[in-house]
Amino acid sequence: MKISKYRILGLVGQGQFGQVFCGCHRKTGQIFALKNLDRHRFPTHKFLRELRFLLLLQHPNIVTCHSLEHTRTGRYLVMDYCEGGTLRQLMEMQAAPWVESGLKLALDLLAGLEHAHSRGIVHCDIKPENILLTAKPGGWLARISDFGIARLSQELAEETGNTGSPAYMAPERFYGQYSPASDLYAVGVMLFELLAGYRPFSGPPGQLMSAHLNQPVKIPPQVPPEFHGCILKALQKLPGRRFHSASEMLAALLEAQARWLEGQAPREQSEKVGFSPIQGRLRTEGKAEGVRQLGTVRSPIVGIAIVDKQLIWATQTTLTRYVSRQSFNFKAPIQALLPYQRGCLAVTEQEIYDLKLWGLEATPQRVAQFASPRIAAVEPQGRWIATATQGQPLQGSEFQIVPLTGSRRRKTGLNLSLAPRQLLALDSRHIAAIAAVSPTETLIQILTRRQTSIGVWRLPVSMDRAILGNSPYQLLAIAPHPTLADTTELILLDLKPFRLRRIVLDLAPPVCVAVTSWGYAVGHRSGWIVLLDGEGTVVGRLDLEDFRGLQALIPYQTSGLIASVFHQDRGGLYLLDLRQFEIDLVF
Ligand SMILES: Nc1ncnc2c1ncn2[C@@H]1O[C@H](COP(=O)(O)OP(=O)(O)OP(=O)(O)O)[C@@H](O)[C@H]1O
Repeated sequence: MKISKYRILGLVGQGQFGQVFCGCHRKTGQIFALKNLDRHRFPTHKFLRELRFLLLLQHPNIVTCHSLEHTRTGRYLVMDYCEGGTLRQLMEMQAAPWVESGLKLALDLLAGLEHAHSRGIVHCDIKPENILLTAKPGGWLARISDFGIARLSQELAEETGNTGSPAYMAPERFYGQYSPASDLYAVGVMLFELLAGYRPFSGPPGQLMSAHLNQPVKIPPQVPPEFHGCILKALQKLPGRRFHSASEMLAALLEAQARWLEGQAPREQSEKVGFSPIQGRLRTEGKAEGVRQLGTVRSPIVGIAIVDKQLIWATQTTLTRYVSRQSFNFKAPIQALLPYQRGCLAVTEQEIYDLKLWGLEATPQRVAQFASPRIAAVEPQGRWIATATQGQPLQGSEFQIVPLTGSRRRKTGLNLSLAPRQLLALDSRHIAAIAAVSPTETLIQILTRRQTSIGVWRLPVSMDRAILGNSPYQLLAIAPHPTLADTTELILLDLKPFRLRRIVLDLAPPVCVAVTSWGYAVGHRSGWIVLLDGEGTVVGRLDLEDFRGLQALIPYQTSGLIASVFHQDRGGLYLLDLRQFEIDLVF
């Protein structure tokens, strides 16, 4: 049998009926979901019959199925890949009800259902696990997945007596009946859950069945009254009393949304961005104790690094070591400090210096020099640097690997069609080149150490500044929010498998980020520090008087952060111990 057309980037999930992989088309570099359905449970004839239905459904709010792929390792359905994961995962990240964005997703869902129902196809298993998310500027597009598969599994369930997901099942489904109205009931349960933060009925399956059949729905006060009518109509026990179609429910929901929006102006910022009350309660939590001390640095610190347990910092053109206070002046401004496992590089527009042996030698060692301005990234062990010429995105760029160890011979560069804004070395063999196509679109090209391109991904998000995340093949990018002023969006992008998360913070750009062993610390010049775990969930906020004028943050051991602060012409470096909530002035 032939080799697969897709290079597997990783396992994304395991459903009841098989595994789902993220795969990249070997020729085009486009990303797809490959769903491997168990051959015994889904014999090929049934599978092909369902494929007919799946191929019929072409709508922006439905996960499109492209083909069936037979390889040595199995039989896969090739589908659109949804990089945002499932609605369930999004709901779990959201600490509080999020009316506006939740509603948009419900409206997407109804548009997709209208398309399917009008073609006589009922989903039968609408639930947040089956709603997938695709990124679009400023938010998500909800897409229904598992059409056809849900129908097939329904048939299997009837054979085995094991029915779907009782929390979202309409009363008639418990008697084996279903119609488009059963899908609308499930949307009603989800709408309730999106707005209330929990489901209308809970408990073990038997209890759930009895609740769906007999228990009246009680809507809590946090659900805006404009939506009560829609929810109650969708959750009617008798299918005939519910909305007659998805489009009727969509129209009712749009009308309720318009009434709700009218009563909203001016809205609270926390409501606007879907923030939790904890995030909205500003400036009272975790106020660190400590005497306000002023540092002695006279110009802003642009970078901090720890090399061989030695703290080093860069002000405009000067590099200083903490212990010896030894300084070195460059001819041009320092653009970045690039740490690697046992050392660090200092990058100016046309030169790169290695700081590893600085201390034994009087000056840092120059390791590369270029004829024109370049951006650079260093391999994690410091074996090579990846560089690209700087320029306007459309001017293109020359990409080149410069070896730092062994033979120093450079290969002729590779021409890239877009000039990257940034390069990041992902591991000892791969580099991500990040280019801005437009203010809301980013291109990520994956290149190898051998100077070949292995894939190009276009994302509808802005990635102003990207850094390597705290797990392998993870990038964290920082950008202003495309629609909300005074708001910063963090994009957490996993490359293997491909997964995008967006975290909206009520901090005006610019912010600085430290990648720690436990997650991320995001700092703002107002003195705020927001702590996130590795998944991007906010776990704490600190308001630090001493950090007014915060400019850069780096991690220090497991629970410390070193911050550079520049305020009213005086700057300093501070050490913040997150366990003790103590701040020390370092310099
Ligand atoms: N098209 C897709 N794009 C991206 N991720 C997907 C896609 N389809 C599925 N996944 C991921 O794979 C996981 C498993 O999906 P799958 O549809 O097999 O099972 P499920 O919907 O979670 O459960 P069930 O088997 O009960 O339907 C999902 O949770 C989702 O994270």
